[in-house]
Amino acid sequence: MALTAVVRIPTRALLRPWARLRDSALGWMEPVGGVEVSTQRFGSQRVLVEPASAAGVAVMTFKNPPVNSLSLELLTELVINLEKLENDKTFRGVVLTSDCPGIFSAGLDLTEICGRNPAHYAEYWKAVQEMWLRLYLSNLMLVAAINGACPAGGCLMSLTCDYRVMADNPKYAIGLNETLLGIVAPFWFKDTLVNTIGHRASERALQLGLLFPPTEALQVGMVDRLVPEDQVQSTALSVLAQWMAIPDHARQLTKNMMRKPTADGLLKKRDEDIQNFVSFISRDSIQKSLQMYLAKLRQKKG
Ligand SMILES: CCCCCCCC/C=C\C/C=C/C(=O)SCCNC(=O)CCNC(=O)[C@H](O)C(C)(C)COP(=O)(O)OP(=O)(O)OC[C@H]1O[C@@H](n2cnc3c(N)ncnc32)[C@H](O)[C@@H]1OP(=O)(O)O
Repeated sequence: MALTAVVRIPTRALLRPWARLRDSALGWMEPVGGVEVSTQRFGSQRVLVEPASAAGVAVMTFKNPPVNSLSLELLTELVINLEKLENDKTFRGVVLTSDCPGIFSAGLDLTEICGRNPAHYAEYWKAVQEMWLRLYLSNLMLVAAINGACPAGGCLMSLTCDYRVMADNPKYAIGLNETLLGIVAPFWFKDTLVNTIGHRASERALQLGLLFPPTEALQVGMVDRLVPEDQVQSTALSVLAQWMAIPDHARQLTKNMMRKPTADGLLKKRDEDIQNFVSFISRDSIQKSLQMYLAKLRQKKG
């Protein structure tokens, strides 16, 4: 159902975005003359985008059951919806979360990198790169509301955000566990982790393919805050409200200064990275490892 209501917020708040928080804290919510803010819900089959009650904020929910694996379709829809939000200048912050109970995202869709042909691997890897580049360099404030398991590519996606709130449930774990599958986290996955938790902790985590339960993830700095499961999204929204108090231009330039050198590492050699991925993933030994891992996942139920 599309909501087409339009809320007006005062132009002064748009010119001084950090004033919005203060104004709304003072109880200012009356629609007055100014710039139109669309409250239209949009999205696609696997990605739902809903404006939050706070002006300038949207919640992007992934709904690719059963485990929100990052299929080619989900990656494509994610990038399209992110671009829509970025082009609509009324949005300043986005919460990323999941509609799959107990799972934020199971990471890359193993059926996309197992038993396919080189052209498919290349197309898929380009989409993975695109997702990372768009999220990592987004001008929007991104907060991950991690409401479930968050391995590998799911962890990478959350690491592109500016802040991570995770459900404090010991059943859930987060980390780059690629080595457990017999594969290697690419250098830009590694760089994203190093930028978040530092070199030594990353080296250990990557070599061992560690999946951290919430308390350990908080200790190592992989997530920023733990809250009860039913408060993950509301906490993410209140974190965004605090970040919104910072003038956009200063925050965006700072984010870019911190992240661009890392992103440039991939931007300078995207094609080479695709070729490396295709030749690595096409190896018989790697395909065997992936098949065994998938079979184990599937057997778990039987
Ligand atoms: C020399 C250098 C060259 C560089 C080359 C670079 C190469 C690097 C390549 C890639 C990097 C890879 C990144 C990744 O993200 S790989 C994916 C890693 N993901 C995981 O390990 C998670 C696997 N899944 C789980 O652990 C669990 O499913 C869970 C904890 C997420 C959820 O558990 P549960 O609720 O118990 O669900 P099930 O396990 O029963 O799963 C349900 C259903 O979903 C299927 N499934 C699970 N995960 C995936 C997945 N990632 N892709 C596809 N399908 C998945 C699972 O098989 C079940 O299917 P069903 O039996 O048919 O119902």
